[in-house]
Amino acid sequence: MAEKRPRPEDQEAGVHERALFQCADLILPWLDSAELAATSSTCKTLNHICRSITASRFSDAARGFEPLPIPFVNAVDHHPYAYFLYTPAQAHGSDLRDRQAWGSTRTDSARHERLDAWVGDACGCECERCDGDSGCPCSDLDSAELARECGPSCWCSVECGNRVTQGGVSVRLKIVRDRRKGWGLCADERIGRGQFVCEYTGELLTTEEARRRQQRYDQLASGGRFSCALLVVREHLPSGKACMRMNIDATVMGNVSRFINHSCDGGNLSTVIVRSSGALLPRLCFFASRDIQKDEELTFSYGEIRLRSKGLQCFCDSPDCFGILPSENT
Ligand SMILES: C[S@@+](CC[C@H](N)C(=O)[O-])C[C@H]1O[C@@H](n2cnc3c(N)ncnc32)[C@H](O)[C@@H]1O
Repeated sequence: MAEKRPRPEDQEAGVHERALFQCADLILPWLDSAELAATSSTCKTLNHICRSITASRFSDAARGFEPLPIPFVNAVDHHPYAYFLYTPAQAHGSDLRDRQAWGSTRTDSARHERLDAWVGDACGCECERCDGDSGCPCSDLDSAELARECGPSCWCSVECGNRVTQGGVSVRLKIVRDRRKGWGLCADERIGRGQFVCEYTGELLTTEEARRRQQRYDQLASGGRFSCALLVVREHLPSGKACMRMNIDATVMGNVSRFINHSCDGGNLSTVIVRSSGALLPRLCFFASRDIQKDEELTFSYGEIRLRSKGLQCFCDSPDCFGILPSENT
């Protein structure tokens, strides 16, 4: 039987489809969730690619920036994931981006490049021989809320035991959807008391800009369906006076800690201000304040460090619940 030859017009259509596929795989990961949904309905090929991007997005909110994937889990409604820009470290003015590829088939090794560059800046300190087990001259835990780690001015490597908060999120976590609170961060394995969980990263703002944004976020939140993640951290002198204020906004750009919900009983995480030798700015890190079981939600008290003009209804369900989320004016 004679072999059936493809018609020229079919061949041409095949070439177009392959070209479309290649371009789409490069471009579509740059779209946000609404744009991706709109593109998905245009034709079968794009629908197929958009679906694989969506699957990749909900399988890892950290998009390869952390040592372990952090999936979204939703058994309550149709939202597969929350769209935001990921930053594994504090973002300063020049780091700010409008777009970031998320969900492409290419792997992302950006986190490891960043850490290597950071440690490679060593200019010397006394702790070149620290090994973590026998302690480190740079280590100086002043209080439960302030810790010191090796940093850019130390000779030690990323393996140093006094850099526990610098390797990214290395406990298994997942982001679980709740009908009333929206997304929340949960343990996906048992976490021991005192273990490092994650850093709170986002855009570092001036106090003036933080106040301006908070006003806007409060307006948006009063219309419902908007959740902001602007955290104000104050470091206090022994006299009780605030001596340092950091405004970290993870609403648009942050890491998985932007999903940590509030609990009026203080939750199971404690916040620690970590200073690293040679680093200009301190970082805010979360540690387990008690043993945490697999599937338990991770929470902390937004307390006084949250700046809001109006309190939203609180659903923490703790016996101590005040009924509204903490705010500076409530
Ligand atoms: C930092 S975000 C936490 C992640 C958020 N649930 C989401 O879906 O993106 C803070 C927002 O989460 C919600 N939230 C946090 N804790 C809550 C609680 N205990 N009860 C009700 N809503 C809460 C509020 O909308 C709050 O503005």
